[in-house]
Amino acid sequence: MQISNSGDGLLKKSLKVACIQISSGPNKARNLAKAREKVLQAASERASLIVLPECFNSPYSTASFREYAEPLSHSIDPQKSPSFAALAKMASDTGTFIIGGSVPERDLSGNIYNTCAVYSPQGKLLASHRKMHLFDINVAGGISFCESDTLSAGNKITIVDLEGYGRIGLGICYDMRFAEPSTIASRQGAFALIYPSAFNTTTGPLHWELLGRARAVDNQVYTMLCSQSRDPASSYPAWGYSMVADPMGQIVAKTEEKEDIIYATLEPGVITKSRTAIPITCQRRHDVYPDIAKLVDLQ
Ligand SMILES: NC(=O)CCC(=O)C(=O)O
Repeated sequence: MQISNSGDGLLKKSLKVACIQISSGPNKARNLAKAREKVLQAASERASLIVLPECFNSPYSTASFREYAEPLSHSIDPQKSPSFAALAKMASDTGTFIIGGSVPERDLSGNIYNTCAVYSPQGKLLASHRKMHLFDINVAGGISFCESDTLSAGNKITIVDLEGYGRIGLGICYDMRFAEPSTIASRQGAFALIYPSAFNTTTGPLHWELLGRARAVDNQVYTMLCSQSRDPASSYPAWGYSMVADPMGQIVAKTEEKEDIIYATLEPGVITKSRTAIPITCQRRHDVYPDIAKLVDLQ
């Protein structure tokens, strides 16, 4: 593929992306098989970056996370880590970048994290993000959920270099509510912010699209929100409505609540065009308030 010279330096060439909206059930092997089938389908449509939803290998329930958790390392043991092994194989079999939704991850001390692993087209683990902001909320008459009952929080902002394309910032679902990490990733040169997710039917209609578009407009980057599909029989029926927004905050791909795959082609130059038209990147008043991107050590 030809590398565009007319790009904005953030995204180096056109990138076809796919968000796979599926739901997961109690059968881990079945969840993995479904994810693989959909990844193969997206790859056959020539997507080069494929995103899965949050907890695609397990039910989204605090009671399940420990049972479905797996260790994560560069050398994968498929017996101990079938979900991470399956992701690596999906990437190498299709030659695509895989943003591996999330999988409950168990560390050596027995802590459990909600973790997104990213694999290269060769099946190499490029990065992992542990959900930094745990989903602990209680909306009267609506949803109550407490991830911190079983999960520990990650403590780093994750920026991943996708060789040949540029950088992405990564968060998981509730992380998208926090503007600071997205600002920091964008100022560090990310062309897209990607959030594997499973919003719910109380906050979904209120905030899902708003947040996806807001993070895009705040930072003048692409955003990709990849949700679980809605399973009315589940203890946690997810919102769905996976979407991709462009740097102007316009929705360029979306679906409704059922299983689906959405596609979008991210184009070089679009970020620069929107930053030139609305030049907030160079109008910031860092003489009045600090540049948060300079306050964080990302190492
Ligand atoms: N899985 C999650 O983090 C859900 C986040 C959510 O629904 C929200 O309202 O935020």
